[in-house]
Amino acid sequence: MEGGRRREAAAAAVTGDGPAPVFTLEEVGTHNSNREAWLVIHGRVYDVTRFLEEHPGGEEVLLEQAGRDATESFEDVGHSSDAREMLKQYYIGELHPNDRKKEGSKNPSTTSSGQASFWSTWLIPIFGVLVLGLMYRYYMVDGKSS
Ligand code: HEM
Repeated sequence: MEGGRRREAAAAAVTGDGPAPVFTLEEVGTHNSNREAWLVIHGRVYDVTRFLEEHPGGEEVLLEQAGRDATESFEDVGHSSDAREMLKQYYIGELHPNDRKKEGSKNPSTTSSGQASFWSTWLIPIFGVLVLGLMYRYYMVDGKSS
């Protein structure tokens, strides 16, 4: 059976004798029940089926994320280094590079939104203050002369 072969491949990856299997997000998505729950954290695929009942945060949150990229939820909770260490036990392979989220500053959309926030946080308020200053001066001078 295909699942059995994959588990062997995953076991080989964990023991270090073979390349890690690569899964697409679509494949991960088919393991989204309490009979088989896989999730993706930082581009790695984890089979958390046997961890569901043991998770200190409850099985519901894991099932909610099953079959998906759970990186954000995992990080939002601020898991301890113990929790990060536990991940290794459930590792079964890598996420396909095409399905990987861009992490870090290489993402061009981050840079452009960074530029947008520079404009809105600094230049627009400075410009506003300048205009207000000029208007103030204009009206004050105008008021005095009449
Ligand atoms: C294989 C992945 C995961 C592992 C190994 C794991 C492990 C743990 C561990 C050991 C704790 C206890 C506190 C700590 O040491 O940080 C914990 C707490 C928690 N986890 Fe996870 N977790 C995983 C995935 C997730 C995901 C995807 C969510 C989604 C929201 C989640 C939500 C929580 C919550 C809400 C708590 C807090 C429980 C509390 O403070 O009462 N966990 N987890």
